[in-house]
Amino acid sequence: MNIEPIRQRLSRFKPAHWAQDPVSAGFVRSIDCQSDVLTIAVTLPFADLAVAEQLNGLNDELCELAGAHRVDWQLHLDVATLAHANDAPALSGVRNIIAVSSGKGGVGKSTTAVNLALALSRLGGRVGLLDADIYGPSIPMMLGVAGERPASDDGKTMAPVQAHGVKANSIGFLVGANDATVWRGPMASKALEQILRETRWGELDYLVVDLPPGTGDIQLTIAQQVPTTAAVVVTTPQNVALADAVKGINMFGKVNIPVLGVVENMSYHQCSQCGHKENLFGEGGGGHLCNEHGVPLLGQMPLNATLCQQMDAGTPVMVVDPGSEVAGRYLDMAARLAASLYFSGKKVPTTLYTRLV
Ligand SMILES: Nc1ncnc2c1ncn2[C@@H]1O[C@H](COP(=O)(O)OP(=O)(O)OP(=O)(O)O)[C@@H](O)[C@H]1O
Repeated sequence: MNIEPIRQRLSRFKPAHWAQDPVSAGFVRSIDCQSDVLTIAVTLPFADLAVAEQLNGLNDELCELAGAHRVDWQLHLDVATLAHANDAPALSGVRNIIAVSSGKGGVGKSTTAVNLALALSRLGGRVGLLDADIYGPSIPMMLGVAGERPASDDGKTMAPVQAHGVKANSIGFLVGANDATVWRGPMASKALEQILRETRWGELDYLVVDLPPGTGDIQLTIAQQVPTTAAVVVTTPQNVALADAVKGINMFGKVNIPVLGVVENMSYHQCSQCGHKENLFGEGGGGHLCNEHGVPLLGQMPLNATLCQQMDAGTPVMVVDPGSEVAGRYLDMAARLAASLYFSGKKVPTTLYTRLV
């Protein structure tokens, strides 16, 4: 069979958030047609299994080109390891680390970190979530596992807590909620180093790290001691928050950690009764900030009472309502994040890189 027309059609397939089509990017492993079945094997180097739906949209056309009756997509993930941005030693088995930060407190950084981690997992990634927010470790509560503790059978390492398919560890599991907030910088970074390196993360494609809010020494130290691949900055649209988000972008710039994008949270309010949208905190702030500083706007999340209630109850929207519009926005954001991490990063051999300890 002449596979050239199939290759050509696939090379015109390019989801908006991909920088390349699957053929030129080398994602198409094989094309074969036997007994009227066109089999196409695709291996993606980033979490984006939602693309299956778009690929299925090509089926009729591809069947016609191949003279086949159906297409059998064999879609696999083998997430690439991208070089991390600092000299911190790699974590065994962990391919990529994404730091989630905010210049200001209370803008929804942890909410974003939790839902992005869950969305990356839903897109096929093996995901871990490290709560490094010493000022308010809220991830155990948000994941509904506040009563659990990481188990340690050897007294040296900890097994992370499993929640909704994600492996989590948090400063909040190990110390009382109010104890860590009074730590000075060196104590906080020592505790973090321990929790980062003594957790048995196993094989992870992405470890999402929820940093403490702010842009001071503690945040800078933590960002440097974690072998970070790239960062995301969360903000709300008010000018005061945006000004602090700029400080966040600059902080990562200082230590050469690429900022993959900005998430504008509580971007607008949508009335649950009539659907009317209102920009309570002004419009376009996140977009302007991104244009000015040359970073992508990863996504905008509405101010949504249900989202807040779900997080407070430990039942994140990505788990209890994965088909909702809000969950769809997190999935979009996660897909964009994973793709841009891959297309903008320097690929390094996974076997060499993540086996160093
Ligand atoms: N888009 C949203 N709509 C409604 N409520 C939200 C939204 N995002 C976050 N919240 C709520 O706002 C509160 C603060 O969110 P969160 O803890 O994620 O912020 P944070 O920036 O991590 O805070 P901190 O500075 O304490 O670490 C939580 O109660 C959360 O449920």
